[in-house]
Amino acid sequence: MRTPSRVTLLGSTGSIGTQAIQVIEHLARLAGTTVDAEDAPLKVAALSAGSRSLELLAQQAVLVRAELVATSGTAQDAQRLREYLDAAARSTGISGYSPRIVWGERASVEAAAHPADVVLNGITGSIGLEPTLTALKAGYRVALANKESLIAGGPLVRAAVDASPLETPMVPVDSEHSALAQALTSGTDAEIDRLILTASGGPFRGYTREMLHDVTPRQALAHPTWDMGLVVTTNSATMVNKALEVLEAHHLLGLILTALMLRYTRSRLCIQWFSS
Ligand SMILES: NC(=O)C1=CN([C@@H]2O[C@H](COP(=O)(O)OP(=O)(O)OC[C@H]3O[C@@H](n4cnc5c(N)ncnc54)[C@H](OP(=O)(O)O)[C@@H]3O)[C@@H](O)[C@H]2O)C=CC1
Ligand SMILES: CC(=O)[C@@H](O)[C@H](O)COP(=O)(O)O
Repeated sequence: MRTPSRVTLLGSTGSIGTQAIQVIEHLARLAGTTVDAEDAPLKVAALSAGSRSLELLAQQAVLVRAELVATSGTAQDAQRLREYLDAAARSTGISGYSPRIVWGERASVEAAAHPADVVLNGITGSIGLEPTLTALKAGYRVALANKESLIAGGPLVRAAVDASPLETPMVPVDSEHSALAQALTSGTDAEIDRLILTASGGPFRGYTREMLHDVTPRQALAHPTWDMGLVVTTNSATMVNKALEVLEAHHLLGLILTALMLRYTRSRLCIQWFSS
């Protein structure tokens, strides 16, 4: 039997986190097994989230039998989480499952330090930086969706990546950066002419300044392509997301940005990146 990879999901109740669980379930099904089985290809070591979706967090933990479950909430939230865990275990007929619960502002840091092979960081905001650094310093591979880790602490993350014993300590999850990183695995640096970071333009693409006066939050959250969390969707509507992604690409791929060209194609706004 192949040793399963141990995966920790930070921000497990969000858009990235719930999709990660779907992928883990899908891979288990492909392997003819289930996520909680000893022979599952990926075993979930720890889960972490905020305190808004404790019932979902508990259901996820029971499904994947996480060893550690973390909430950024209070002691009362941890108590509620325990009750939800017991209820979810009862309703699915599982006995004897009692994961370690950690709570408080640093709970995700504890989750990131829990033994794992890969830590997926799907937390929103710069609060995700310390868990990223913790996982890298522990020698775990980081699958990084939390772009704010790089925006807020690019040089710190870079130093932790450089000090890691792993050949590939960090892989990007953000779709454009994942595509760029995969493309860059072929050929040589000298062969790169330019990199193009695409942008959907969000729901307000093509709007004039006047038209933007009356737009509503509901419209801003209606992304044309993606079903994502509130922050990244809002940032996408204002194009702030793309500015963050330029910085993310800079720190992630170690490229020096020498020129930016913004250009609309028929379907997408492209940021062309000429690297030295
Ligand atoms: N969604 C997507 O398709 C993409 C997302 N990203 C990036 O991935 C990250 C996550 O995005 P997304 O999944 O959309 O966001 P969501 O808002 O859907 O999910 C955020 C997750 O973080 C948790 N969380 C919030 N605060 C804390 C905290 N203090 N400690 C621990 N966990 C916390 C939330 O828990 P709770 O449920 O309790 O609030 C939730 O599980 C962002 O950086 C985003 O820019 C990048 C590319 C694509
Ligand atoms: C799915 C993903 O990775 C997001 O970052 C998405 O690409 C947002 O795109 P826009 O900001 O171009 O709308």
